[in-house]
Amino acid sequence: MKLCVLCNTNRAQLKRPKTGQQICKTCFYAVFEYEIHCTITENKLFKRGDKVAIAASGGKDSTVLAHTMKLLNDRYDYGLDLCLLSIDEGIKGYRDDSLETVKRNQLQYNLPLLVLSYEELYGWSMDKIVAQIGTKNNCTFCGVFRRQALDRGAARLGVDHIVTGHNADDVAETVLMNRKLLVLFQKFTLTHFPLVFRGDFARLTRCTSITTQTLETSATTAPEHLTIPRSKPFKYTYEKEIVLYAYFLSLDYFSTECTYSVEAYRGYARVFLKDLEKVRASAIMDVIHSGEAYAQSLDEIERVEAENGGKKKKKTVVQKQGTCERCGYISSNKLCKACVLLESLNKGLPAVSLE
Ligand SMILES: Nc1ncnc2c1ncn2[C@@H]1O[C@H](COP(=O)(O)OP(=O)(O)OP(=O)(O)O)[C@@H](O)[C@H]1O
Repeated sequence: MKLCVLCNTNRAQLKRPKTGQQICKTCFYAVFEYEIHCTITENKLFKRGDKVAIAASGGKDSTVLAHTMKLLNDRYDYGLDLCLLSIDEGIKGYRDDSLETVKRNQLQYNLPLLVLSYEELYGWSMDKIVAQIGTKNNCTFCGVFRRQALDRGAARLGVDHIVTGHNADDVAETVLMNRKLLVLFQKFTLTHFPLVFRGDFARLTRCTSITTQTLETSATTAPEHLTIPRSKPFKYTYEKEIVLYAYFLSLDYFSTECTYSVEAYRGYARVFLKDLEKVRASAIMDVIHSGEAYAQSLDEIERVEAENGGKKKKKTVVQKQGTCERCGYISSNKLCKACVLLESLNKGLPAVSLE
């Protein structure tokens, strides 16, 4: 019998995806939960008394997030006031079913729940949007609307902080969706990978930061115009471990993919990451750390260039950030992204560019 390498007492029951260690279930729960606790405390995500909304979709990540946030809050006495916030995008056969799971989670974890729908906020469900524009650009509409809907829900709940279930795999994939970084990775890895990825510094900074605050555009803004901070306590937690944890503990979650999800860029990044993992077990953490270092060095280059009187550091804090003249959401343009998209829908236009 092979013994768990951590406790040296129980039988090893699994090979830990993050480290390759053979461990028992009890030690797996302990390290899984303790690492999330360390991510929360080392990054000082919350302060005592904070009201925190858990963005809950009913999927594995946010269900495990609700479970661990509740458990760690009790175990380590963080003093947080937790609640669940769900956005109903209006996708029949997908979100209506996953929201049923969230409603059960609300009872299981004894947490208050607010559900806000696109229909209520925007007058359009995703089913209606797809009926009008098709499935090609629908993820753009859904992403912009959800980001704003979560902020609106959080404001309605009066919370200080939002947490989402974005995990290490999500972060690493988003890093790889940055064209410049991808080229670096390609140099010493696979050659067949298509060069279709974006070179977007704002996105790289946003995805590698553990906490972000919504900016309506990629331009930087004055702090008083920032919205509610949003954090990823699972930034260093592997998706495979989240699935194992949920499976071993028989957590109640919904596991169907969105019927309209055709995010091609992310699909490429995911396949590439899996290929990388085959040749190097630590690929996910390596990519995250490279992304963090790259974002930091780009920021440093900009700072030095600005100090030397060369290229100006991006239209920083000087840019005036106001609010959308139609809906009041933060925006540095006359209309926020959601209102631009809504205008195109209401006029019956097929697609719109947000650049
Ligand atoms: N409809 C929603 N309502 C509330 N939060 C959401 C919703 N959709 C996504 N989120 C939040 O954003 C995170 C990442 O969402 P994404 O769509 O990438 O799903 P995912 O990786 O499948 O996560 P999950 O397993 O939690 O559904 C989720 O973990 C959740 O915290």
